[in-house]
Amino acid sequence: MSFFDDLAARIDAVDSVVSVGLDADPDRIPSFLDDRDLPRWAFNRRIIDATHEHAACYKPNAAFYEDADGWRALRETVAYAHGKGVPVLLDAKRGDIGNTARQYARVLDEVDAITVNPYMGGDSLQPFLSETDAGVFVLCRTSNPGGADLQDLELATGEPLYERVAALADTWNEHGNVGLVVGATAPEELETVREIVPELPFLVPGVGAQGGDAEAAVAYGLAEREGPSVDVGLVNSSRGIIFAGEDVGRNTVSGPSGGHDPDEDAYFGAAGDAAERLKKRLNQHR
Ligand SMILES: O=C(O)c1cc(=O)[nH]c(=O)n1[C@@H]1O[C@H](COP(=O)(O)O)[C@@H](O)[C@H]1O
Repeated sequence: MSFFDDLAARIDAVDSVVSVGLDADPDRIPSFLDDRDLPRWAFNRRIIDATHEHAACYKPNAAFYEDADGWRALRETVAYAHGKGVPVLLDAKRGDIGNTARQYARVLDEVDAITVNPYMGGDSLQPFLSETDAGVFVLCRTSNPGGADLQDLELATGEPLYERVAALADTWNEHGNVGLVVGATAPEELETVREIVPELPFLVPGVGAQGGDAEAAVAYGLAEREGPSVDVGLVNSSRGIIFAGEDVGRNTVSGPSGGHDPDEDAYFGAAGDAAERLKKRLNQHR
């Protein structure tokens, strides 16, 4: 089955387009996990336990795992997410010359989808695109303030670069496995890109901590697909979900303790609540 068919089934099953970003920043992992063998894995495991019923997808950002313990933590995390039936999109923003890209693309044996950077052109993405079962999300109009520096530059044809990327990505979609990354902080660009590529699903980051537009994320981020009854796309929040527990008072207990420390349960319960809140907020606009 293709990534987007799997994703459609998952969105349908949990009635959610929420991508939970597993950006397990070691500086923000709660100190009660310090004594664990792999604190990032211990953290992600509990985040997954708390959020999987609301997660269409998990999106670990590779930046938070690029050291020896990090790779181990990531591998455990991916296996655990899969055990819960949730697809994993590795946010790695890859893109390089062919033989290097072929090595980068090997990670698609382990995860279900990846983000890629189109700056080096179509051939740099071929090794990913030819993995027909995997999802390949091409950076198009990013959510950061500097996203405009290059992506909004006007080409000789008068169109901005991000529009050309969207049109090119459509031509790269021979196997129906291409999506685009368009930030929720750029709602007008989201609308424009949706007009250019009606059939490509978007990964829309930037709601939550970056303050992006959740309504536009849903209105323009989801694509109708032939067959599945649901529109397909993802709206990601990372820090706004996984670190929601930082706002919980140490003695506030939510729900049954289930054999865990009640303060820890409150911490992770807040992440589950944040994922559920985002799911409901997005569903109002689906
Ligand atoms: O490719 C991405 O996922 C991405 C693209 C983009 O334009 N903006 C963006 O924030 N992201 C990623 O999405 C996540 C956003 O995290 P929060 O701001 O904490 O929700 C981070 O992992 C970013 O690297």
